Amino acid sequence: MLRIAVPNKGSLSETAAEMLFEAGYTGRRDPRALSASDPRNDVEFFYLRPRDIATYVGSGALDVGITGRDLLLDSRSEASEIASLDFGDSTFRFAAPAGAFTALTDLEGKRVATSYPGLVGDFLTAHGVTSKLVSLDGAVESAVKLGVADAVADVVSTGSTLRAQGLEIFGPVILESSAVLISTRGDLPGIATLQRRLQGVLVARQFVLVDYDVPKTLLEAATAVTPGLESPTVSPLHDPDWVAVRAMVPRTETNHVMDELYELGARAILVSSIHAARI
Ligand SMILES: Nc1ncnc2c1ncn2[C@@H]1O[C@H](COP(=O)(O)OP(=O)(O)OP(=O)(O)O)[C@@H](O)[C@H]1O
Ligand SMILES: O=P(O)(O)OC[C@H]1O[C@H](OP(=O)(O)OP(=O)(O)O)[C@H](O)[C@@H]1O
Ligand SMILES: [Mg+2]
Repeated sequence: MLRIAVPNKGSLSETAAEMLFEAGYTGRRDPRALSASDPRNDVEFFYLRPRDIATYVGSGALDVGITGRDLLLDSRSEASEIASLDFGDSTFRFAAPAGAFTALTDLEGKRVATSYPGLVGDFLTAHGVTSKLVSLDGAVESAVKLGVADAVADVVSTGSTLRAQGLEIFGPVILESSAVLISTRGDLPGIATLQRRLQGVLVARQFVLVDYDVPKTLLEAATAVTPGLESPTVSPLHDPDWVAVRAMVPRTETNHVMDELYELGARAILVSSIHAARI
């Protein structure tokens, strides 16, 4: 039975649970349960703090887990990233009061507050900068105003928390993070199935199916707009001068593609959602 670590709280938990559900796993019924078995799929889920997941997976206690790339690196666990899951995106940045610092080297000898001391410490070391790390549990942006640090290093999503505290980002990007699948045993057969299923969910979320009819004379121009993943399906219609085309299109491009096809001369342009996929 494959033992899977899933975030129980925080930014990653809801989407992780949704993706597993869409991938056909049962998950927990009781939102406070710490584990749940899914015998039909031969897996058992363990609901853990995202920050702890790399430790459990790295030690080999659990086979595979979903966590953030930043949390994985911060833990210095033995586990490695086997796939990116395209959610929980964030950027890890340095920030300080406007004008206080401009370059990374300005942090030499300064106090930097963070709740990711492993990640930030490794980054500073790799760049030959020695700072004093002030390790905090959260609400790191308050550290400068309250006088315990000169700068902070934290997750930035919209940037509104930084702005509200009068801080501005500076220096290089520490890390581009997203939710990832991690393991020390990427060769376990159950992991390949889990990975394929999650990738199927990503495809179903990221793409739509577009069907349209187009005069044969415009087929090449139309399929250039909808090349699909490999190649679009082209089927005959009763009218010998027209064909029907079906192709996958990135969801974000749907309306641009529909406009372009219509302007070209395609008609009966229909868009449908993909429920599940194996690519
Ligand atoms: N706006 C965000 N705030 C915090 N973490 C985010 C955000 N967007 C994505 N993430 C990612 O979520 C993970 C952190 O999740 P975690 O549950 O530890 O913290 P959290 O969402 O801040 O929850 P809490 O602070 O309530 O414990 C990291 O991988 C981080 O990059
Ligand atoms: O750029 P933003 O969209 O403002 O988001 C980033 C902020 O959100 C998170 O804080 P969270 O609410 O999790 O509180 P915490 O600092 O106590 O973890 C993160 O630690 C940043 O502070
Ligand atoms: Mg937080």
